[in-house]
Amino acid sequence: MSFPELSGFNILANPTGPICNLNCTYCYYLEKEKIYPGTSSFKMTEQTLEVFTRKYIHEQPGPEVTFVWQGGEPSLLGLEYYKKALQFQQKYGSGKRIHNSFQTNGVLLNEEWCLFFKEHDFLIGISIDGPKELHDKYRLDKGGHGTFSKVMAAIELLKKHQVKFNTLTVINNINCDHPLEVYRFLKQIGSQYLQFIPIVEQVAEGVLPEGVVLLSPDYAGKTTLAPWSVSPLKFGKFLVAIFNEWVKKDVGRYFVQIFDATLANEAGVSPGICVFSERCGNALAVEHNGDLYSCDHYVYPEYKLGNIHSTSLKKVLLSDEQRQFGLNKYDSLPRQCKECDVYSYCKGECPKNRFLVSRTNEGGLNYLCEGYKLFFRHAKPYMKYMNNELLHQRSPAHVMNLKR
Ligand SMILES: C[S@@+](CC[C@H](N)C(=O)[O-])C[C@H]1O[C@@H](n2cnc3c(N)ncnc32)[C@H](O)[C@@H]1O
Ligand code: SF4
Ligand code: SF4
Ligand code: SF4
Repeated sequence: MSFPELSGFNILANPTGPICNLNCTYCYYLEKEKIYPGTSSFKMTEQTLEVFTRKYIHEQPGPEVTFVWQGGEPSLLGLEYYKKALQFQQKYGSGKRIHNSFQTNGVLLNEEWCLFFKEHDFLIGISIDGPKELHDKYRLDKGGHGTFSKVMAAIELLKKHQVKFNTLTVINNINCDHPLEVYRFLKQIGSQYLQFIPIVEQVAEGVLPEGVVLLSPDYAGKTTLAPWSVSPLKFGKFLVAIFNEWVKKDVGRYFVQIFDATLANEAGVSPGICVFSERCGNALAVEHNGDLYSCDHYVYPEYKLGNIHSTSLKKVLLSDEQRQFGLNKYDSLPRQCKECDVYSYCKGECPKNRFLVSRTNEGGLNYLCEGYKLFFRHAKPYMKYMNNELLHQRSPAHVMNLKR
């Protein structure tokens, strides 16, 4: 859920802005507070929530609308807030099918939340970075204490109430060395839908005047990698190790987002995730005050497109600026990517991570290139096999019988 899914257009809502009850070392969102100096409340008001709900539903071209609640920590607003959100969804529903996804650190979830999620069929994304020693490395509370036991309690509650959930695991400089430990742990705690998100963050050399540390992808000054970023090769090896276990034992039982996206790209259908699509730009982010940004990973002043109170969403999505943002995903690729043997899977991944110089001496090569090349080349024959099974109306799970 960290990367927007693609269908019609999506808006990822940050109704608490960057406010959170935790202080994860690697978090890219916490410092967004500095974009709004002097703000005393980062809570999206009911008035803004209502305008957002109305426009998001009415302007959606298709019959389905998905609300994705993120932040910051969305549970900080309390249950009543989401009861109100559902009332607005009902009021403006216009016969459309409405879904809700909720991305959380889990710490505040209790019986009441879970009953609510179950009743209203929410899909929960829960952040967990592996077993205790790995999770507690970076996912800390404000006092610097690990949050593992609280997250595990939340997962137990979600299971008890049969709430649908997936896990979101960021791959950093530490847990990247423990692929099977992480994978087996996630399976063991009952996660069937797994997402692995690489951490790639650039830091200014020296703190910028506004006190900002994490950089806009366009920053032209000197940068260094944040120490918690994953190395490209280690990320590739991490994926290969998990893939090898999955392709022998787990196809059809566990769903790993990047594996599914790769198979979809092999089959020539939508990968369902922006980073592995040719174009992007149809997933905006809305902040607490209604400000709209090009994407959740581009909440920087230079990517602000307008405010929900004063513009239509279509106008923003069709603006030259946003259309160009989406087209750039392909257009700004170096030749090395356009001619790459695994381009059809990788698509140059996210533009935010493209800050290397390519073999052809052009800028814009993805920092993770080496890792993706390793993984996609390794997965390719299996993907071809699975796709062939699908084409013949057989189960891709037959790949598990292949002699290796
Ligand atoms: C910003 S959090 C907001 C929702 C909620 N507080 C949570 O932690 O799930 C959304 C997701 O982004 C991930 N994340 C945080 N910092 C990141 C970074 N620098 N790079 C990639 N993902 C990151 C988190 O681990 C989490 O899974
Ligand atoms: S819980 Fe989520 S928003 Fe809060 S600090 Fe951690 S990653 Fe960031
Ligand atoms: S910039 Fe594009 S590819 Fe990257 S996260 Fe945003 S929408 Fe997805
Ligand atoms: S693997 Fe590397 S060269 Fe190939 S498309 Fe991805 S980033 Fe570009």
